[in-house]
Order: sequence, then structure tokens, then C-alpha cells
Amino acid sequence: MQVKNCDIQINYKTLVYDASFTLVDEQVNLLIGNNGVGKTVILDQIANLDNNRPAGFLEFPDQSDLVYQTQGVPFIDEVSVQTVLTLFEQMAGANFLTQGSLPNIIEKNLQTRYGNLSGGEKRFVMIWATLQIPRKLYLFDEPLANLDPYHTAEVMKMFYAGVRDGKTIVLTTHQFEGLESDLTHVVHISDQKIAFDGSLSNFTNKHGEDLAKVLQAMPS
Ligand SMILES: Nc1ncnc2c1ncn2[C@@H]1O[C@H](COP(=O)(O)OP(=O)(O)OP(=O)(O)O)[C@@H](O)[C@H]1O
Repeated sequence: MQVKNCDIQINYKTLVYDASFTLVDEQVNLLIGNNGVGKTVILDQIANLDNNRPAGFLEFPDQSDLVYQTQGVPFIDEVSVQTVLTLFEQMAGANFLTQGSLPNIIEKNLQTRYGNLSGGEKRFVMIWATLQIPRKLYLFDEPLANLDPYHTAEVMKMFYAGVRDGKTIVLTTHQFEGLESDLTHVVHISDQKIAFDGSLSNFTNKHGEDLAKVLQAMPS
């Protein structure tokens, strides 16, 4: 999957000029950059949300073969977590509630109203359930927001288990814990251009191990 010589635009405003970058199959692909550089707009276009995927977006799957978790985690507040997961099972055509063990944070909340979960609990439930849906491409917009360090680590393990299982994952994030160098690709947007497109190890060779520093400089 790649984007080739494509201006990333919203309402005729160009956010990123002449973007070219690759997303690597069966890896965790990080889309990073400061607030407002256009990461969500790119995810929206990959997801083809408004049937507006640009012509320069090449080899991306159809909507039916991708799943997109947006920044908020809205769902039906009135139903229990168990019902949320049953609905996801129906979407997935799978039986994941009765098979295997559920993460503790889900198990202990099965009878809780979804609307009564904490922000981090909602996000964890949605990420876990989303990953049970069999698709080629998984898009997550800031999945680590609201998660404590323990559940951040758990989610990163789930992502890497997914890629080992053949999933391709794209996520936007401002956090860099739990990354596995050999299964991670980085696309960095800065100054309205693609500043980096390559492996995590090449990115750390360029910028050092403390990836958050890349986002700490005052954006222009
Ligand atoms: N539908 C829209 N109409 C007009 N402007 C928009 C629209 N969607 C996004 N934008 C603008 O495009 C820019 C990029 O927004 P985007 O949400 O992609 O940023 P981001 O990189 O995801 O930032 P963050 O890290 O804060 O989530 C912002 O300035 C935003 O206001």
C-alpha cells in the first residue's frame, strides 16, 4: 500500500505537499506528527470515508476489507459490554466471546453499561473488539489516548500479535512505548511534507531512541 505524489487536502487547503510514502503489509505502521498536520485526514482518506480516496492512494483495500477506529470511541451507551461484544461478534462473523479468555479489564466489566466505562476502559474494549474482526487493514486514530502504561503495553502486544497473524495496522500516536523494531514502519509528517518514511530502526538511527523528542520541537 502506498501514497504516491499526492497533495493531502481538505476543503481545498493543502496539509501535506506531494506526499509519497509506503505502508508495509503485516507491520505496525506509525503515522506521526504534531497536532493538526493531517494524520486523521490521511486515515479518513485511506478509509475512503466520503468516497474521497485520492487517485494517488494505491493498492489500498476496499472498505469491506478494512476497519477504522476513529479518535472517539462512541457506541451504544445503554447496552452492557457483553452486548457490545455480541454485536461485534455478529459483525465479525466470529465467536470470540465463548472462545479463549478475555482480557481482565473486559471480563470484569461484562455486565457494566458501556456508557459507564471509564475513557480508557471504553477504548480498550473497542480496540480489542475491533481486532477480532477479520480484515486486511486496521486503522486506529490515537488508540493509546486514555490508556494507562499497563494497558498501553497490552494494546501494543495485541497489535504485534495481530501483525504476526497477518494483519496490517496503521495507527496515529504521540506515544512510543512497546514498539518492536523489526515489525514497525514510521511515516513522519513535518513542515507540510513527509519528513521520513522507513523502518523504525532507520528512524531511531536518524533521531535517537527518544522518539517523543521529534514532536517536542515547536512546529513551524
Ligand atoms: N472536515 C474538515 N474541514 C476543514 N478542516 C478540516 C477538516 N478536517 C480536518 N481539518 C483540518 O485539517 C487539519 C488537520 O487535521 P487532522 O485532524 O488530520 O490533524 P491530526 O494530524 O490528526 O492532529 P491531532 O494530532 O491533533 O489529532 C486541522 O487543521 C483541521 O482543522
